[in-house]
Amino acid sequence: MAQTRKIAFIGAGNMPQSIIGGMVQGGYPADAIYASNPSQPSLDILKEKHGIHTSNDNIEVAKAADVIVLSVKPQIMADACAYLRENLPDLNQKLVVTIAAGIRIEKYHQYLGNDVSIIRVMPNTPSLVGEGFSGVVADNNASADDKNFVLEVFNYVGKTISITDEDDIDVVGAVSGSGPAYFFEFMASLQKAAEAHGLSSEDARAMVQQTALGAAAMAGKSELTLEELRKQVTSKGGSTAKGVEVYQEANIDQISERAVNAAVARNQEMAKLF
Ligand SMILES: NC(=O)C1=CN([C@@H]2O[C@H](COP(=O)(O)OP(=O)(O)OC[C@H]3O[C@@H](n4cnc5c(N)ncnc54)[C@H](OP(=O)(O)O)[C@@H]3O)[C@@H](O)[C@H]2O)C=CC1
Ligand SMILES: O=C(O)[C@@H]1CCC=N1
Repeated sequence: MAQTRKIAFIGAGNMPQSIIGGMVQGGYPADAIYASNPSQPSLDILKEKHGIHTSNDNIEVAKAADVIVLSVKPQIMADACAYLRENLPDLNQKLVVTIAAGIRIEKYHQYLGNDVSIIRVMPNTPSLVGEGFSGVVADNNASADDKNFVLEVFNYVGKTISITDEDDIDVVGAVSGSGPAYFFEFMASLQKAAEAHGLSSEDARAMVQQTALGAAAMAGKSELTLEELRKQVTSKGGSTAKGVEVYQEANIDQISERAVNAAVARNQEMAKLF
């Protein structure tokens, strides 16, 4: 059980919705969680579903909290930070966590002050169902206790890794941060292929998602490499070999490498832009 500190999410979009949902389901006290957002619908969902404190005023929730989680899009991070800095003279007494892609710790020090403690987290949306994956990197102001607290919070919603080289966060973002989208894309394509053979959309989806879940669960429990697990399914002269051949001919390794490179490059670009 993590220490309970009051946590305020600035921005209540898709990613914080997943994190907050997972935290409350995992037992983090709803009364210690705050969220602010300009529009009301996402706040209403959080209040009704999870019973947390909500507000349209970033400063109101930030004042109430010990930990501020910056959860806005990178494009508006500078403005959101400027507003906090102007209105919270004791910002250096709080811990600032950011889940934004790209923007580097150095930039947050420019936006918020060199004496503010910053921890960057790169989470993903399966946090909502307790199956998230997050990478965590801290600046030199944050204490070991601060970093442990953040790791514990994100352990409520899945698995975590501690990172020391900030550059690696861009890779975490490009693989596990964006990864659910890659898997959904692949799963949707398999579903369409099954439907093209006459299966109902319902059956095709159930089949694909249970197969993905089963494969991930097996990989998680096995000592074998992913390649060895793949070979267990691929009987010599059988049907899987024919299917796998199609992916290999399309050079699936190269496709994944290009996808990850493109996402890493965008993270690096956002670091310069915002
Ligand atoms: N989605 C994902 O899978 C992941 C996202 N992230 C990071 O999480 C962050 C949030 O992403 P995501 O939740 O997907 O984005 P969304 O677009 O879903 O949400 C952004 C939210 O920010 C709100 N907002 C806009 N301006 C302000 C402001 N000035 N103060 C407070 N809130 C504001 C918006 O409110 P309104 O709608 O009213 O404008 C909206 O609810 C991003 O920085 C992203 O890089 C990281 C890992 C994974
Ligand atoms: O697309 C994005 O920029 C964010 C970061 C990782 C997942 N979503």
